[in-house]
Amino acid sequence: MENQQQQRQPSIKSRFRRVCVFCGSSPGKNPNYQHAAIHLGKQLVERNIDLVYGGGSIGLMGLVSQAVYDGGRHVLGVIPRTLMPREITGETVGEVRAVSGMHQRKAEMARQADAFIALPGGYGTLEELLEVITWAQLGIHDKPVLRFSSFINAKFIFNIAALASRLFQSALLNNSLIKS
Ligand SMILES: CC(C)=CCNc1ncnc2c1ncn2[C@@H]1O[C@H](COP(=O)(O)O)[C@@H](O)[C@H]1O
Repeated sequence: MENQQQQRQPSIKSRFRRVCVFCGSSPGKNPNYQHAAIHLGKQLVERNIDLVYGGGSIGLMGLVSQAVYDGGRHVLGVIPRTLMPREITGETVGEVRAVSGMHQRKAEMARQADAFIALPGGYGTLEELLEVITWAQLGIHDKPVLRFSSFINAKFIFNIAALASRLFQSALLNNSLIKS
């Protein structure tokens, strides 16, 4: 893995060392979301940025973490002990940090990250994203939160609710969620 890292010269320098990615534990029906997760992972690698995320190999979480791991960057999965069994979250790549619960997980992910990025996801993603935005508003941290253009609007709320309830309709989605 070290070799891969040595051979790959980063083309873009970033001031961020480790970014936290929030994203769906399911892949969604729109393949653009899966492409976006892999693309984001590769972009982090290109910029020499490590990943912290919720652990596990399921859904978009699995795709982004695998892409970062395959590119030779460090992957830290922070996962509550209750979610650790493989049948729940799948095989985790990289380093796994077990924590006592969901609150501890969010606090640890936030502590480890220099910035946050949210990809499409369900209720969990929305909850994590809104929390770090709220913490920024309150001055608890001053780390950048990357919101995709029109990411949070009525349509987004509807879309994630639909995804979570497995009524995901790709026709309802638009590319503004994964561009810019
Ligand atoms: C028991 C069960 C259904 C587990 C699913 N397996 C999971 N394993 C790890 N993290 C998860 C899981 N489900 C949700 N999360 C957390 O919630 C976010 C995704 O939730 P969602 O799919 O958007 O809503 C992730 O960023 C992760 O931090």
